[in-house]
Amino acid sequence: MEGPRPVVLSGPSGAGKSTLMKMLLRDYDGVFGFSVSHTTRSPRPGEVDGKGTMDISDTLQAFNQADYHFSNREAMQEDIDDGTYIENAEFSGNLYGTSKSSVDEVRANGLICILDVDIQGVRNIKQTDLDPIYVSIQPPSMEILEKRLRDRNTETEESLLKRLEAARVDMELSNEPGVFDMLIVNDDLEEAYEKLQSVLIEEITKVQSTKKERCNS
Ligand SMILES: Nc1ncnc2c1ncn2[C@@H]1O[C@H](COP(=O)(O)OP(=O)(O)OP(=O)(O)O)[C@@H](O)[C@H]1O
Ligand SMILES: Nc1nc2c(ncn2[C@@H]2O[C@H](COP(=O)(O)O)[C@@H](O)[C@H]2O)c(=O)[nH]1
Repeated sequence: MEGPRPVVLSGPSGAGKSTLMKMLLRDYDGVFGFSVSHTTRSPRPGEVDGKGTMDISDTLQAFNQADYHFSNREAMQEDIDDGTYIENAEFSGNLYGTSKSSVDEVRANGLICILDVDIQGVRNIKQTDLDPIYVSIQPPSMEILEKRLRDRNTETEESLLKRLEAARVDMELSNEPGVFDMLIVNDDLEEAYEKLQSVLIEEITKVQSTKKERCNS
């Protein structure tokens, strides 16, 4: 498919991927679209189910408002077996997956498709022809990561410990050469955001130029 390259945002749970992604969506209207994943985990308070946004007429809003398509293990496993997903993984006791249609819908609208996936997802996407820009968002330290996750107040103690264990693995694998195009340590949020914009600026400019050309023709 032609158009801008997608971007994969990965890194430990609590490192700040969603925070940074929301800044991009806020600052670059009509440039980015979020690939809404499926998951078997329960919705957190305030999270929006993608299924509920499907009848929103403005599809741009639908991409960028939903957090997940919340599903159950049986339905997701069936879809995995049917080849519905580009990639899927088990993380902290739940299934997560990127459906082909979630990515295709965003790309068909000429937007930079953002995929928020764990390190297993990164490995699996590398086996596809998607050719995204790979960015890893890392915390300054395990201690700060634990504090951010605890302060976010979304996890049980069991889930939090699983996420910290997964974070140790992530931090080790992400530092291997060649896995990511850029590793960003999210200490100061504004500095991390500037680095993220810098790695994406070429694709951002492409989308903005195409939009301008369309407006002028
Ligand atoms: N630079 C930062 N300094 C301080 N707090 C931050 C920073 N970046 C993010 N946070 C906070 O850390 C918490 C975790 O951030 P966020 O939810 O964006 O992480 P995430 O990587 O998307 O996690 P998950 O993978 O679990 O969805 C949030 O409460 C967020 O407000
Ligand atoms: N491999 C995939 N990983 C995904 C996907 N969607 C999200 N994630 C990752 O899961 C963890 C936990 O997310 P949370 O929302 O429960 O905190 C985090 O690392 C995400 O990046 C996906 O479709 N595939």
